[in-house]
Amino acid sequence: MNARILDGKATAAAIKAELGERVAVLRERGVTPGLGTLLVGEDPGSQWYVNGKHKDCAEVGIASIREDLPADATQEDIEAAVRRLNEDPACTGYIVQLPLPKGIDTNRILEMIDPGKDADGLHPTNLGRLVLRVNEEITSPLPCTPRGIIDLMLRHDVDLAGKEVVVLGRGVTVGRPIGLLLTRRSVNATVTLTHTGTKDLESLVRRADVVVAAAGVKDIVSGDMVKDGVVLIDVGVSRETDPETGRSKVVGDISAAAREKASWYSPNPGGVGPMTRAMLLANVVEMAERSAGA
Ligand SMILES: Nc1nc2c(c(=O)[nH]1)N[C@@H](CN(C=O)c1ccc(C(=O)N[C@@H](CCC(=O)O)C(=O)O)cc1)CN2
Repeated sequence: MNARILDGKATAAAIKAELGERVAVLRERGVTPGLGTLLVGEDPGSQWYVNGKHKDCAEVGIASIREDLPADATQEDIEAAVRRLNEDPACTGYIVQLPLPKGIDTNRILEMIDPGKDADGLHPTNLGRLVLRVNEEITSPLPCTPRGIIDLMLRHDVDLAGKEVVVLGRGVTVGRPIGLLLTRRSVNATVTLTHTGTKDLESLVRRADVVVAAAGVKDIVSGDMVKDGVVLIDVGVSRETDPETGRSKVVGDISAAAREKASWYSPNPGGVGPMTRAMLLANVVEMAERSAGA
């Protein structure tokens, strides 16, 4: 089967163009949305992601605010930076780049974010709203990667109603929140969340209409694990050295053999990553529109 590509790069570019127009309207009304980032340490991947977020902001007209702390920043240093961002009137919303260094209480940091400025939708209040408001329109920020995955499929007319979705990985940015979004009445999928303690992953994946692989284990989804026509969303990030260029490259969770059997496939890189970045901008623009009463 020749899988059609869920092109995250092209879709994100279209979304950014739409958002640029909405930001222009806000700016004409004297409102400039601002995105803040809090980065702790020198991890090259995290630095790349944060730099990318600020590049995106410049493209669509959102102002940038940066808090960069060294790898040996203490819990108190990080909490002080969170308080500065909570109080900064130029900051519409912000993110704390994850993962934080070992020894830092990440949950405590996430809980300190002003829920009204939580551009990642990872504060317990915003996750709680997802749990409570199954039928209503959600007017608080949504977690960016899950929102991006669903938007990517819906914009390509992938039908999710009544479909069986198997998610690999129970992390806070993807695995846990995506089940909440996919089971909302407006989407109506049935979700199985799997993890390292799951027994017989193979038989669960084999019956799935859609597989969202966010395990971070290269090729964990093999060809004989999936059925023909499956929709494959590759979220996992592992890094290895490209033998041809000698440079580090991202490799995903989905094997070439599994891709052969798919009806739709979201590549990695070039799929979910760019959508995550676009959804962060969408959250900030929506937050600014709501506070401007637009
Ligand atoms: N606070 C958060 N931290 C993290 C999140 C998040 O949503 N909020 N997600 C990831 C990192 N991430 C955004 O922060 C992110 C990951 C990947 C990409 C991306 O565009 N990737 C490219 C490939 C990049 C490469 O080759 O190295 C792609 O997929 O095409 C953007 C953002 C963890 N932390």
